[in-house]
Amino acid sequence: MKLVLESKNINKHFKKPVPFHVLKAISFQIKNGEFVSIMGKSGSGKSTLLYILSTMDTDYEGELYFNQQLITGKSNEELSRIRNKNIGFVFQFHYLLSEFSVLENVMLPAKKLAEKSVQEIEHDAMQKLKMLHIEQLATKKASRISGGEKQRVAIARALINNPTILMGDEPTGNLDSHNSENVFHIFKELKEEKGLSLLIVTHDHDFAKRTDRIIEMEDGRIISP
Ligand SMILES: Nc1ncnc2c1ncn2[C@@H]1O[C@H](COP(=O)(O)OP(=O)(O)OP(=O)(O)O)[C@@H](O)[C@H]1O
Repeated sequence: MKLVLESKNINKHFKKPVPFHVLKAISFQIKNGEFVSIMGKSGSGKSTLLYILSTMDTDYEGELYFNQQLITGKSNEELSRIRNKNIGFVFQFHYLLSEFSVLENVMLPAKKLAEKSVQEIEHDAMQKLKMLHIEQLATKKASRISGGEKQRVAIARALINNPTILMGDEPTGNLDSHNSENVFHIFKELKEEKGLSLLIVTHDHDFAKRTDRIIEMEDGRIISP
């Protein structure tokens, strides 16, 4: 099966305030359509790793492959384009623009990519909202919707450019159990119906044990497959 993501011997050092070897020889693969979670104690390096995998941090040693293409060493412009087109990202906090409508928030990454007309982007954004059963929120200001709804809008925004992989840094960390369960089901549906690959950092065992595979980290190393 095709690999969507592969890391080969990734190491990262922080130089300040004191030299610190934060990621140690990280090698693993994510297959197309796999739903993988990353777990580990606080400080084990999960977020640091995710920022490298999502191409936002380029200060590391080792090699990163995306859709079987080496992307380590590419320019910031190239990486920004690869990221925008292929990687959706959901954070613990939604980072929606509170004064913009839900629809406008979802449209933003597609406008940045600038490959489609505004009408097409609006149509696509409505489709994503429908898929997540929140089309009735389209014209509401982002500041006027609930926490669970905001996270669904953030997922719709992450999906607007039809990425091959969705990455999340504790996307259910700020939600109650009902809304966490909703988000889990959305992710599962995206995998099963759209063939999306997912890589999600979580502290929630109940969430992680229902994914295809758990990558467990300890002190900057992977200690499980
Ligand atoms: N910019 C930085 N400079 C120096 N050290 C850092 C920096 N960012 C993170 N660290 C340290 O690197 C280690 C790993 O941090 P990271 O945020 O990746 O852990 P984590 O596993 O995601 O933790 P959590 O579960 O609490 O979010 C921690 O010891 C942290 O203090």
